[in-house]
Amino acid sequence: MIRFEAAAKAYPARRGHASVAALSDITLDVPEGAILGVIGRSGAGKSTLIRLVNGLEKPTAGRVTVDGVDMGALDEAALRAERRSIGMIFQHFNLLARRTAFDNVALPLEIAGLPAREIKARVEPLLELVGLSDKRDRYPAELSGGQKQRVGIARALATRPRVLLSDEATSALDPETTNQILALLRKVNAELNLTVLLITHEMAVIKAVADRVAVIDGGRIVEEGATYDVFAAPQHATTRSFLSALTGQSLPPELANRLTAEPAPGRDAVLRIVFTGSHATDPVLSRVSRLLSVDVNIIQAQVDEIAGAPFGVIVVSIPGDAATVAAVVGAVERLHLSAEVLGYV
Ligand SMILES: Nc1ncnc2c1ncn2[C@@H]1O[C@H](COP(=O)(O)OP(=O)(O)OP(=O)(O)O)[C@@H](O)[C@H]1O
Repeated sequence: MIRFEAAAKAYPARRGHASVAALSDITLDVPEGAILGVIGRSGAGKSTLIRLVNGLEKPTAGRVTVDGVDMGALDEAALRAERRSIGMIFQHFNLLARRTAFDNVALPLEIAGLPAREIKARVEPLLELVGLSDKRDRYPAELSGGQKQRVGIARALATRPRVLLSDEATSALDPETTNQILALLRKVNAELNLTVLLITHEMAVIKAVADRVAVIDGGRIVEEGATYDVFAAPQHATTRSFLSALTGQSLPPELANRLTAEPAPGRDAVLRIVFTGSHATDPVLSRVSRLLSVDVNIIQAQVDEIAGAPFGVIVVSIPGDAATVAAVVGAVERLHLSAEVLGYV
């Protein structure tokens, strides 16, 4: 539904500033009905990526298509028409203060020239869908952040788009409200078969809502894949650093400070074992311990759910001699899980 084909965006040099390569060689597919999350730090190029999809910027190389339409090749009139099939929600909601919830949702339909009766027939079910029927006559100032974003979502859906772009839509919300809004995004995604491209700087958002994730760094995609796979086996340092911000993913500081890369006599090895898929609930540690007669000391454990599937990370220490480490890693891998030596203490 959304396709980046070797797309690049360079902002031209201006008043003493060199040109900026905001995005380079972006190749990315968002299949119809999928939720793809793009995560990156400030300045990584996330907003530029979204602006290429809605045609606010044109790529300086490559193409960006939405349902086959080359967004960079449209003139202004064609672009305006095409944007009706692309809804957008924003970090700061962008509601009109002097319009009620109903009138904010109605705005894109008024602009499209729909008659009042038809507007009412569309807006009311949308307010119902986002759980705001009782707030239809409230002004934005009378709504909570979460309620304002619900209005934003209803407004984005008013023109019955096939694609929804979300620009840090939960960044101004507390964690509980964030989860409610993300649940609503999943609901509209499923009920309306909407394709969603969302950008965020939080892995928790990706974990809660995205089927697939692309990690962007310095204007390039450094890692992309099914959310579950990326969480289970992150390949790039940037991805790992985003994951370490999630509770339970990083080592306790006291341990991290003592960790050395090289083994030495008398030291223990610290292993991270990732429990995934159908083996997530296997009693691996007791099996390995029994099989190899090795004492396994649990340092940290976390069980979670990603995209509805169980996922666990456990950090253990074992005797650090090379033979024991190789035997334990081998045994864990034979049980279809992955084990990584983090270091020695
Ligand atoms: N109109 C512009 N002119 C020149 N440079 C720009 C322009 N817009 C963005 N940039 C630059 O392009 C790069 C990517 O910016 P972009 O806004 O896409 O990043 P971002 O990941 O969305 O960051 P943030 O999370 O802080 O919004 C940055 O180096 C930025 O300074």
